[in-house]
Amino acid sequence: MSDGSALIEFRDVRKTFRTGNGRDVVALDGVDLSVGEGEVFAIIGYSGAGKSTLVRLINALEPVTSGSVFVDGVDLTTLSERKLRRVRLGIGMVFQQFNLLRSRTVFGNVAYPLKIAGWDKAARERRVTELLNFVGITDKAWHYPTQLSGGQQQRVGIARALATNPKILLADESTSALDPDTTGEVLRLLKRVNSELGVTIVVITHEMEVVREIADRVAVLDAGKVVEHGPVAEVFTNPKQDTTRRFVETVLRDQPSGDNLARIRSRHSGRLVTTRVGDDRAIGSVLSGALGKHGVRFEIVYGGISELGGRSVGGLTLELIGEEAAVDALIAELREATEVEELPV
Ligand SMILES: Nc1ncnc2c1ncn2[C@@H]1O[C@H](COP(=O)(O)OP(=O)(O)OP(=O)(O)O)[C@@H](O)[C@H]1O
Repeated sequence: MSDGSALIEFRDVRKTFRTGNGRDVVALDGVDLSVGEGEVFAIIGYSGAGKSTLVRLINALEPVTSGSVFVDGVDLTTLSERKLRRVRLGIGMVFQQFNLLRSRTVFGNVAYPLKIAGWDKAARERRVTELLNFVGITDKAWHYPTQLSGGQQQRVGIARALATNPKILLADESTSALDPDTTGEVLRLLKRVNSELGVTIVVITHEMEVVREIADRVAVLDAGKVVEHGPVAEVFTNPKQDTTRRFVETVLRDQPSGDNLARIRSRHSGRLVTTRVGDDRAIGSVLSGALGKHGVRFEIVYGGISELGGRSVGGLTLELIGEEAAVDALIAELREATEVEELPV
């Protein structure tokens, strides 16, 4: 978790690319962002939103068009190439397609950055052994990448990225090529990298599940702009932008729509309301008290509760059956405890 000081900071960053036909494409448009030391920060957005560009600016693989990028208090936009190389040594990177060297063993892949950094043989062996042990792949040390599963290859990718003890790990769609079970394993490993080694992690993803699993804070990127950012639970329990809402809907199926709603309607003739539920909303007790008082019955027809940023959030859709006025009174009472939305007939 963050101790509050910024390790990475974007100040009014703009990045445009000149395309072949002479047009400028705006990849990032006035981005202000701050990643605290020791946190797991997720950047979520659809394809083309600017996520990879943002990551490439953190390790200065691309120059900004305007604005500043600070890493550990140093403005990268003012540094010479030689000094940038030193900054990059403190930043590890994990890729979607793992990018391992096929001609080298697992051991050789993890040792490679150490060799480049000039570590002697004995120190390299000690460090690689330690890293393979940490990522749980010691038994595959002498295997080649093609002999490994995707999850195992990504473990090697993570070990390699950590080899030179970076303070920052950038994970660009690091689980997008993996199945859901393996994704879970890799995310748990990244979490350990953060909590046990104290490495600050920036995760780039288009998958809400990834944000939910590991991030402390999240920024939602849309067409080169940060449209929302903050603690995961806060951003996703109270999304203000359509893009954010669409991401939330991928994990919180809390309100029926389209065919789902039509199917429910065909079976339930009463009024339908969706109520938000969460740790801080005592819906159960309000419901049990109010239902008896107003003489209204209910059926739960749709909903789900998920864990998000360490909190329970979700929604339940109820069919309310009773006198019109009694149902109105019940809805009014529920609204004092939570958000309630009546679904259109
Ligand atoms: N080298 C480049 N030359 C021209 N345009 C580029 C270049 N790199 C990125 N872009 C453009 O900048 C915008 C942002 O691209 P970027 O790859 O950062 O988005 P992304 O959110 O990472 O997308 P994806 O998830 O598909 O990788 C896009 O419109 C893209 O076409």
